[in-house]
Amino acid sequence: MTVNDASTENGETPPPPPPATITFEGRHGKNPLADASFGAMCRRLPSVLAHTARMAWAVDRTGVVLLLVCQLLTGAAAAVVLAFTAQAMTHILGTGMVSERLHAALPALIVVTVAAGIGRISSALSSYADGRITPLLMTEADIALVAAVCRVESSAYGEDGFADRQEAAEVGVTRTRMMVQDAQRFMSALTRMIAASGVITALHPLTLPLLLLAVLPTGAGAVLSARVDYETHYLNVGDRNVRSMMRWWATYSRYGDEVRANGMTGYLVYWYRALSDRIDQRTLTAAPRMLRIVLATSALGGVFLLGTWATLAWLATTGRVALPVAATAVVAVQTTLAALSQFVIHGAAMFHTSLYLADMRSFLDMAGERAPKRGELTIPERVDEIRLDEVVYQYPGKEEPAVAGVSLTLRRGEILAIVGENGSGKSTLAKLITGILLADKGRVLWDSVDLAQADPDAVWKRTALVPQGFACWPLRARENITLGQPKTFDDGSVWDVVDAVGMREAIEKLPQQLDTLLAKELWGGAELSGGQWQRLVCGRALYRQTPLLILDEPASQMDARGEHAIFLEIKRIAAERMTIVVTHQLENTRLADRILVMDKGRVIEQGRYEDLVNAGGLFAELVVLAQDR
Ligand SMILES: Nc1ncnc2c1ncn2[C@@H]1O[C@H](COP(=O)(O)OP(=O)(O)OP(=O)(O)O)[C@@H](O)[C@H]1O
Repeated sequence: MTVNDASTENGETPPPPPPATITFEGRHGKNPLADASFGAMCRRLPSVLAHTARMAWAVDRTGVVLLLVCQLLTGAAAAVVLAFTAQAMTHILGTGMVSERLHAALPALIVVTVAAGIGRISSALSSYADGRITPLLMTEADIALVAAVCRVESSAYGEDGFADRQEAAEVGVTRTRMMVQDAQRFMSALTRMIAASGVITALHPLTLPLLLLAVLPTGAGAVLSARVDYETHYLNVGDRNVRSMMRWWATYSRYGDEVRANGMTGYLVYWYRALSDRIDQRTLTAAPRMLRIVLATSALGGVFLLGTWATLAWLATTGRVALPVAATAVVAVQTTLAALSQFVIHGAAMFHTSLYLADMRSFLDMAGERAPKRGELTIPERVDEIRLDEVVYQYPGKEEPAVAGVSLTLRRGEILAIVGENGSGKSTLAKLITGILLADKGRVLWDSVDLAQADPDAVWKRTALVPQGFACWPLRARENITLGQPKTFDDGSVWDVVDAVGMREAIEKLPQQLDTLLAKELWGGAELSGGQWQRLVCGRALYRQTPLLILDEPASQMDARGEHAIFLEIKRIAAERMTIVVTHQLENTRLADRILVMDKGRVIEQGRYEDLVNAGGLFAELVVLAQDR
């Protein structure tokens, strides 16, 4: 393997490590096909199909009705074409003058022409209906997925298999595009088959079962291939998930500088290729299995087909069917065979697509189960106190709790600073206070309302959070402050917070001021500096004017003037709310009425700045370390 990576230019350094092998275990790591029998999978199909039908009905009733009517018309037209072709053939191949025979066949031929025309028109209209329904259906499925993920409890993100099931569901969304087409083709083949089988049975009762035998192996082959394809897809879900995540990170312009200046390009491309090779390898391993299935089922189908033709020949030569009837039978057999093949192939295609749709459905169910079910209690506009009683929280899969029994009371007007070493549980505590996470043990009470029983949207209406890793939304500057929840019809209150965070000059210099898109990747977009972004993010928290304001490392990228402005503003507005500042800048904790010092998920010290410095504990030690440079 050749890798143009700076780290390998010197032959003594180790080669770049390959992507981690990710194995998935637990309930969601299992291929549903491995668990369920074939029969069980087939029994699942109707509910998946019914769900798609309901979705299609919801997005475009006219389209669905048009599709159904056209399908019926196509089927009926096919039946008429076949029946009247048989009739015309009987006349044409009968006895008498050619002109007389043609004359006798003419009415039937006219009916065939008209019916064929109707069939074509209704088939074109079904494609039109499919073209109408499919994009809407895909959009609905896509939105349902996005909405479901946005609504789950935050703890679900860390749950085993959640991200992979989401990846599988994304494939389900794209496969939705094929579902209407598959269903439409299946239905049309079904109606044609029913029509043709009536005619063919009338010729001789033996022909239909024989034809069925001839096409069934093809259908079975298509279903078996679908299973193999799906199994491969399933094995690749985890790797594909990681690959698409990495693709975004590697190509996102915001990380471009870091990738280049740290010489990471070679490794990223190598890594991407290595993971893609692994995925391809699994797919290629399945190819010979697929070939074996197709060869075996085609051979079997061929044998049965030969049997059908031999039987027909035998029926004709032994006089069991008249010669004109036998000639008609050739046309009927061809038509029925085509309809039957389409029927089994599209049936198998529907089975195939529905496996992916079932993944989408099961993820939506999983997300639905993880949607907050906390209660209906609301939070008043004014909150006087937040109380934590022995609150414990442990992240899924972790051995130690991140917050291990914290009790505290926060009163309106108070500024609380939370400090502590990395990983001591500060951000987790902030998430528990806002109800982003619910305590495993203990309670968080806003006045008398237990967050476990409150409607989360009602709580988050009263919170403003500047998280450590904040989002730089590719929205206009205005929406980056209002977050799409404007308080007034004019920009007055937006400019107020812009002033408060010292961003007026920077915003006025943007090409369209508050209307400027803050994404340099987008046409007409502009970019802010790291510190300017952080000022803006503080501005959005101030704009919300909520009873609880939490700032997690709000000034880590700001210059001294920005930091000064933010803390002045925090103090100015502190009287009407509860303010929590999480910070490693211990000097900034001087403004706090109380400082909590956390260690291993517990509060080990609390008090004012001077008290803690004099107490000689962890806080005092951290202050000394901060000054000892
Ligand atoms: N989403 C998560 N899933 C699993 N574990 C997590 C998650 N977030 C944090 N942790 C773990 O919980 C513990 C506390 O993390 P937390 O982010 O609350 O610390 P912190 O005090 O805010 O740290 P820092 O000063 O580095 O911001 C750490 O051991 C961390 O590894």
